[in-house]
Amino acid sequence: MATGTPDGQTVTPDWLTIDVSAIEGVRVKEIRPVATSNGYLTEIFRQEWDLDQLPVAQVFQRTMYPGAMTGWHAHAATLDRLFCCAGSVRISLFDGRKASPSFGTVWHKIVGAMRPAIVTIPPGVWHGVVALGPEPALLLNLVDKAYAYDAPDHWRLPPDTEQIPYRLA
Ligand SMILES: Cc1cn([C@H]2C[C@H](O)[C@@H](COP(=O)(O)OP(=O)(O)O[C@H]3O[C@@H](C)C(=O)[C@@H](O)[C@H]3O)O2)c(=O)[nH]c1=O
Repeated sequence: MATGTPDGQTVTPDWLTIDVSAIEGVRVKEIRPVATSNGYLTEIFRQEWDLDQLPVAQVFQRTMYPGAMTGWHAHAATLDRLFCCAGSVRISLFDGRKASPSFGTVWHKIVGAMRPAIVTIPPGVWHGVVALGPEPALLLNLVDKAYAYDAPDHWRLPPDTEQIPYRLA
């Protein structure tokens, strides 16, 4: 073809996505729901998956209307573990850690009920989430440090900040 860009490989023969330019310390575990005669069972998190050696101190649920966006967020000390139970979301990450080998990298992952996965996001990695599809998205966050009401470990940048080479909105 004289014009256009050829597709590279994006999935393996087992339909596992080939995640290019992942960010240092970000882990993704694709999870396969178990079909039963009365529905599905989908595991969410197991310490034995060895995604990190940190505790689960709190789990909260973030419901997002179709098309809703949250972010950019970053935490100084908290590890986020995101799992989308319903609907579909695009998780966008930006490595803001100057000492990181992947400093400056932008990376995206689409996850959801049809393609369950848990995505762990270390402190210092900026993250934004957009709810895709026609239905509300339901996102669980299994954090290693519980939310401190009086002093949240939570930094924000606008979705169209110039400090990140990707605009959430
Ligand atoms: C995280 C948290 C928030 N809140 C309150 C604080 C605030 O008034 C309201 C909304 O919280 P936030 O502003 O943090 O929500 P949001 O900005 O959507 O951020 C949340 O979304 C996911 C995707 C993340 O990445 C996390 O950082 C999480 O904080 O809920 C709690 O009561 N308990 C909690 O554990």
